[in-house]
Amino acid sequence: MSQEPVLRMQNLTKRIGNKTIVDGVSLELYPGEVFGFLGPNGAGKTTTIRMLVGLMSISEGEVSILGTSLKKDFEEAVRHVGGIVENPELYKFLSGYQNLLHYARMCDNVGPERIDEVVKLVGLEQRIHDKVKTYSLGMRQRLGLAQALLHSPKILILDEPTNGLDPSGIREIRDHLRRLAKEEGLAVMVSSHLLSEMELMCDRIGIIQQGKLIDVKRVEEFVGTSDVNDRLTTIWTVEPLEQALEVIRSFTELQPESTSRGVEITLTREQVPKLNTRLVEAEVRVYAIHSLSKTLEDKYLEVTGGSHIA
Ligand SMILES: Nc1ncnc2c1ncn2[C@@H]1O[C@H](COP(=O)(O)OP(=O)(O)OP(=O)(O)O)[C@@H](O)[C@H]1O
Repeated sequence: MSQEPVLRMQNLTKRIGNKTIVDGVSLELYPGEVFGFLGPNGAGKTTTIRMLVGLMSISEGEVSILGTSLKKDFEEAVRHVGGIVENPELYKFLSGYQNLLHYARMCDNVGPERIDEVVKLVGLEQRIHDKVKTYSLGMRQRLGLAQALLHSPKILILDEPTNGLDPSGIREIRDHLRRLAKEEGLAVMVSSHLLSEMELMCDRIGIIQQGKLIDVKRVEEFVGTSDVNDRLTTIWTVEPLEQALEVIRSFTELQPESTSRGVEITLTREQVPKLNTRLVEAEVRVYAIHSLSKTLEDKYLEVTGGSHIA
């Protein structure tokens, strides 16, 4: 990437007693990207994030935010960071707006216009004057997000932002985070162990295990197959079925499996159009061919050697 990173970690390390909890993590985050920090329980995600937002001291290494070292000029560096690390502290008997007003007083130069702006950014216009106790968990998370955005940070760091949300709440947060990155140019870092979530939300993913960052890739590199010799699981919607199975058996030694979704067969990429031609020549009607790419979960288990996901 050609842009300057918003956040740079170099050899970030945390030791507590004789235990190394975060072990030499180096990583850069760029404007406009959603970065997923993925790892099993106890891998060191929260500890890393706590160091990044200044809730915990750094044992070794450097963190700089927009070029300012967190160690050397903490105030200036964290000015650009918005974070939700624990559950957002909200006053439930006040309205969403009153909560934001309260936090705005603690920031420099945050006036009513900025409050209106962040309310819009998280889509809470309709309910902002209702009491927080009437909000769904998803709306509370969005209010927490609005609070974290008040001082116009350049980077948002969120620890497990979708934890405890139902599918529609997860979707709301995901859509808002993606919009903040794409439209407002924020760098967004989220930690999670919800793999399917990360796949939909993030541009890049870093896997952390036992305190070490063991892999960083773009999501499509994690899930995609590109080599013609890569094997794909393909699902064929074909009629008539018996005739199709006969053609497939004569084409490959691997046994096709007839499932409710269609005929499932593992092929190399190159074989897919060839089999299609054979089927069409045999006057089998081919309605659809789907390929099931490896899920992020498969890849994750491959990379971590089968470490369990929470
Ligand atoms: N203050 C502390 N003192 C001693 N050990 C700690 C402390 N804080 C965290 N740890 C240990 O460090 C390891 C990493 O914890 P951390 O909370 O960063 O993991 P995590 O990746 O966020 O896990 P989870 O998904 O469970 O939240 C764990 O083994 C934890 O027990």
